[in-house]
Amino acid sequence: MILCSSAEQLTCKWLFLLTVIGNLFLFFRAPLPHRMLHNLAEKYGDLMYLRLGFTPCIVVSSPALADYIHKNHDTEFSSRPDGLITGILNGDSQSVSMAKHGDLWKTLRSICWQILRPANIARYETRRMEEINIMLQSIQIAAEAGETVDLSSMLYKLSSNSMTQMLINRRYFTAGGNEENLREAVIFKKMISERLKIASQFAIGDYIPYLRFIDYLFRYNAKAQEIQSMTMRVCDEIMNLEERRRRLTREENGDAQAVREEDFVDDLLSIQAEYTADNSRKIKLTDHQIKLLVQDMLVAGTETSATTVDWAMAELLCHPKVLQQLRSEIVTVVGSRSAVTEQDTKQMPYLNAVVMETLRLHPAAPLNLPRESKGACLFLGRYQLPAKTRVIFNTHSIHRSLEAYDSPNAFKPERFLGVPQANVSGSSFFQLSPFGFGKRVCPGQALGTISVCAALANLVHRFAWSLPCGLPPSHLDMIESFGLTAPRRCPLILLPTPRLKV
Ligand code: HEM
Repeated sequence: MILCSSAEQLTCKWLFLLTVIGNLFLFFRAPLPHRMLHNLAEKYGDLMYLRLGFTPCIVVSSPALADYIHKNHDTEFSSRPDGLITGILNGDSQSVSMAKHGDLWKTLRSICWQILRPANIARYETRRMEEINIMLQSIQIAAEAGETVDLSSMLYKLSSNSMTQMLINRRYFTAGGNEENLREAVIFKKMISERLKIASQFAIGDYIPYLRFIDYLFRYNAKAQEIQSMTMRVCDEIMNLEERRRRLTREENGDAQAVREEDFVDDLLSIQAEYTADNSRKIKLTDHQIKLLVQDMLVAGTETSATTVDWAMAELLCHPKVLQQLRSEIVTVVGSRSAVTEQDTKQMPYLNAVVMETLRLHPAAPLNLPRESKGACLFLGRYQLPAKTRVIFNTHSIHRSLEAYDSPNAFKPERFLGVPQANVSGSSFFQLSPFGFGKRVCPGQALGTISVCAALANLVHRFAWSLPCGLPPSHLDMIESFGLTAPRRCPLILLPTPRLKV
């Protein structure tokens, strides 16, 4: 194992000679790699150097170091590493989330900001609220019948339906709709589950290129290719870009019969038309890139938000006083109304603090997304890091910094009272960076936060919650699992009781 007990030891050359795959074995044995790295950081310091096979890697575990990197190496460390499976699943790393730092990524990224800017997401508030209402109605039915609900699964469906409603003006996770929609729903869900399966495979050749043949023996490349082709076919069928383009042109020409879908894909087609007309732009927006952008937003925006609300509900059950205080705040703002709107949540500082504290203790991406250095660079003024050094930001550790927080393992929303949401923008206040930071910071932060706040406030306002069979909250399993995100490892099965007359 190659570790430094302090930054001073980073260049201990002899350590490089230690076994090639030793550090990788650490990960094989660790179902929760962020916790394993956190334990190592407590022993060896907030900067560690590992060799993952042939890949040099640094692990950053403190807000101070994150701050240092942001100020001194943001551009250098803003690239993403190559990966056999992730590369294929992201259209040869052409998607915004996996593209290397460069002109293509900058263009896609600015398009993402345009789509996800607060003014644009506000246009879709009604659709998001509709989805919350549908969820509340099914909980109400269960509550009146005295039945439990699988809240984790409901939150996943809510998040997924909200995203597809905004992206492609469709919902796939409830019964109903016409025949065509049902068929679409089946292929859509199959595509999502197949992607999740292949994305969780570990390709050893990414770290030890001589062993790439093992990945080929397992046919990871072929399977990923099949699934990516299927994704693109599904996108073709569902989005029907040609038909939409025709409709948009007719609408521009004053045809009142041509009704827009009013969704992100239509927004993207308008941007595409603008880019095509602008001769000064070297990079245009292709249909393929539109599909990858939709794919990216769907993958990045669904599980992250659902997982966060799930954790918040679990923490609130374990902390009844916090739950009570939150409820009082909601009642103060909404009065006798049963629905809490997104606008209402903006007047709820305690709700904001609860969400921030949840994101601190349970960041949806505890190891952030992988980054790598573009070229060789001098780190901390002393250490020469080679090009393509993997940079792991251990958000789980950063959020438990003893310098930044008293009792860092305790759930105490009060610590964030008075801290505005804007602070979590990834350019200051690194002790809380659930959305990553710097140039690569999550562009969906505003949408993610408002969706989480609205879902949580409504769940708390409308129902009282308890564990089934009168079990005390101490029975709740508060350990996460590790995958694309870090949800609780057991589904949240709860008994709702209606609080309001609706
Ligand atoms: C609670 C909700 C969310 C959390 C906790 C979250 C977290 C993150 C994190 C940690 C990253 C990596 C940033 C980095 O490398 O420094 C990221 C990237 C990204 N997120 Fe989010 N996210 C959330 C919601 C969303 C939503 C709703 C969308 C869009 C609909 C979205 C779209 C993206 C995209 C496109 C990237 C890649 C950015 C790039 O590589 O340039 N996220 N997110």
